[in-house]
Amino acid sequence: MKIDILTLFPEMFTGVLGSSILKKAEEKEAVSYSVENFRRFSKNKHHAVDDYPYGGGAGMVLQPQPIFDAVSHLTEKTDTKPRIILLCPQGERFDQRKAEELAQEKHLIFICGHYEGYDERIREHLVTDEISIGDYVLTGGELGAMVVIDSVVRLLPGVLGNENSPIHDSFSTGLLEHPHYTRPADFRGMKVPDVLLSGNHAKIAEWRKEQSLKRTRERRPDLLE
Ligand SMILES: C[S@@+](CC[C@H](N)C(=O)[O-])C[C@H]1O[C@@H](n2cnc3c(N)ncnc32)[C@H](O)[C@@H]1O
Repeated sequence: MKIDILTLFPEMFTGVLGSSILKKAEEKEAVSYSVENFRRFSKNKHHAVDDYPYGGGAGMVLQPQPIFDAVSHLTEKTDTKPRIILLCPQGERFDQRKAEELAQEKHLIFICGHYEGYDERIREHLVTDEISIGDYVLTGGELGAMVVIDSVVRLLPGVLGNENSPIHDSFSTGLLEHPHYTRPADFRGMKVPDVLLSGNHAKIAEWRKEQSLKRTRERRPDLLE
């Protein structure tokens, strides 16, 4: 998978893309990242990318020209049809189903906004998806893009390895995952459930399924509906 990120703050991505699973995924050639400052596509002599809103009001609005040209630059040499994703609080609420859907794609382009928002023509004529990471307002789309990229890349084949397969994770099964325990079996009087020490794999699987259902019922009954 190829992931292109358009942002005014490329340095924000250095730590996240260069660490942990996202870094390993690139080393395994499951993904390649490019982070581009779309200011470099501005045709304005001061390299401005924003302007005052027509009709007045607070805040600056990102202009269409630098973003349209940056996307053309990313797509002109490829024959893949990328998903062009705009991060915005008014978009479709992101979830595991959407991560699974995006993980099937070959090429994703993320557009990170800032300031008051985007010129509406970007939404209407350029993007294929508008994604919100939740009902709150962030300063910019960068953190949203990182959240989406992390959840998509860990689903790519070979990235997590078999024993860490994401198929058992919360939401992938439609339920929350069961509780986990590790050594010691008795920590300051707090004991690991006997069944997990029993060695009886059928019983362990049954216990995990029950716990998973119980957790989901208690914490996220909406998932059972
Ligand atoms: C300050 S916000 C603009 C909010 C806009 N004025 C509104 O009310 O819808 C600036 C940028 O942050 C990003 N952003 C803010 N909240 C977000 C969210 N919940 N999910 C994804 N991106 C978000 C978007 O890229 C947005 O253009």
